[in-house]
Amino acid sequence: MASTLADQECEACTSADEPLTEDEYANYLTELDDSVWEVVDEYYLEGTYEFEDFRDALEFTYEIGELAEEEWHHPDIHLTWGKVRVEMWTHKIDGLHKTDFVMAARMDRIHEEYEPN
Ligand SMILES: C[C@H](O)[C@H](O)[C@H]1CNC2=NC(N)=NC(=O)C2=N1
Repeated sequence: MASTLADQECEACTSADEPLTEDEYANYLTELDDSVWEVVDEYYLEGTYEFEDFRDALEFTYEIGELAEEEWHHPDIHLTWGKVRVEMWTHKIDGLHKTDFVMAARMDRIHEEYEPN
């Protein structure tokens, strides 16, 4: 079975890459938590995660920030009480790349640690 997105490496994106079209990213989108993620204007991924309180949202923010540094692929992150909104796209190509979906899948996996038992 093909490995899931979250198990795949982030491909180095170059400015030569073309942004993914809706047909090209449709399958990747099915691997993301559909209660969290949507594609906006076929341009960027927007995800909203909910938490018990501010402290959990803050710790999640730090974890995904560390992920971004490790993968050198950075989201916009908006932190509020009990909620974190993430916007993910590839600046170099001004659109969506497979790497954006790998990152989103990794964030879903991190969020599993915060889901109430
Ligand atoms: C200057 C730096 O190498 C670039 O901004 C890197 C780092 N993080 C990045 N993050 C995102 N989301 N897209 C990029 O194209 C990107 N490129």
